[in-house]
Amino acid sequence: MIEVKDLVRQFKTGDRTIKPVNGVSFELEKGTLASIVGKSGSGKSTLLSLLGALDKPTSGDVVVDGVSLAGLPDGKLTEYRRRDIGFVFQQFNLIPNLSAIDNVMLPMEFAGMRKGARLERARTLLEQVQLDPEKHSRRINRLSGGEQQRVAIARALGNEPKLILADEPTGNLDEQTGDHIIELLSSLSRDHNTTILVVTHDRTLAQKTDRRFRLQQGQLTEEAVRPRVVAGA
Ligand SMILES: Nc1ncnc2c1ncn2[C@@H]1O[C@H](COP(=O)(O)OP(=O)(O)OP(=O)(O)O)[C@@H](O)[C@H]1O
Repeated sequence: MIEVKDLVRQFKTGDRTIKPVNGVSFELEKGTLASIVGKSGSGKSTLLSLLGALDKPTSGDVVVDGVSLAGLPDGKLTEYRRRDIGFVFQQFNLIPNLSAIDNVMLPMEFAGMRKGARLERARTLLEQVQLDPEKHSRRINRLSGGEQQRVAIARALGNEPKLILADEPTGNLDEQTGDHIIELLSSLSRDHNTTILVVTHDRTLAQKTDRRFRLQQGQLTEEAVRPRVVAGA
């Protein structure tokens, strides 16, 4: 469970101060697929960086399974980032000269997993994201955008993170490939019981998430969830 408590991040440039995140609070249950929409510059990436401990808040806290990030020293924050968070970014952040499978294995190596175990797990994950087996050994720069995004998702799942943070995961993809990625994220949140938070401009993607938030003037509001139709009611 992720609890975000009154998070504030301010930036000072010259004599101007802006607060793209200005008192954001929410909770996400395990296994939830959630989305955040908002205008360009509204603070979505800033919020993701705070949740992933890539940046520190001006005030407020993020509590992950009862552990407060505000109370952790830098070394423990690095550990949290490596072990508990999976990042899926638009530019993929994969290493172009390494094969798909080597990219997926890399974070597992950092986490100290043995080679045999790494290889087996990376194969399984690439199968789960449905990357053609003959492409597992292919270099990243010889894969399509959609295939690279699958590899990025497999890599993010490597250490069974508590939370996957995805910044515009469909941003560089055509509509059909984007739809596959949406389905994939949706089934992963169910099957792995992983909490996934997606930042997107893509309305189709946002519509398919369990919970939908909008970031506006530093504040997060939740869009009303359509009432569930109860059979026989
Ligand atoms: N390190 C920084 N120093 C100063 N200002 C910053 C810094 N990082 C972000 N900002 C500002 O904070 C605001 C929010 O930026 P952010 O990147 O979080 O927006 P976003 O919603 O992710 O935008 P986009 O949809 O265009 O990616 C912007 O006005 C940006 O210029």
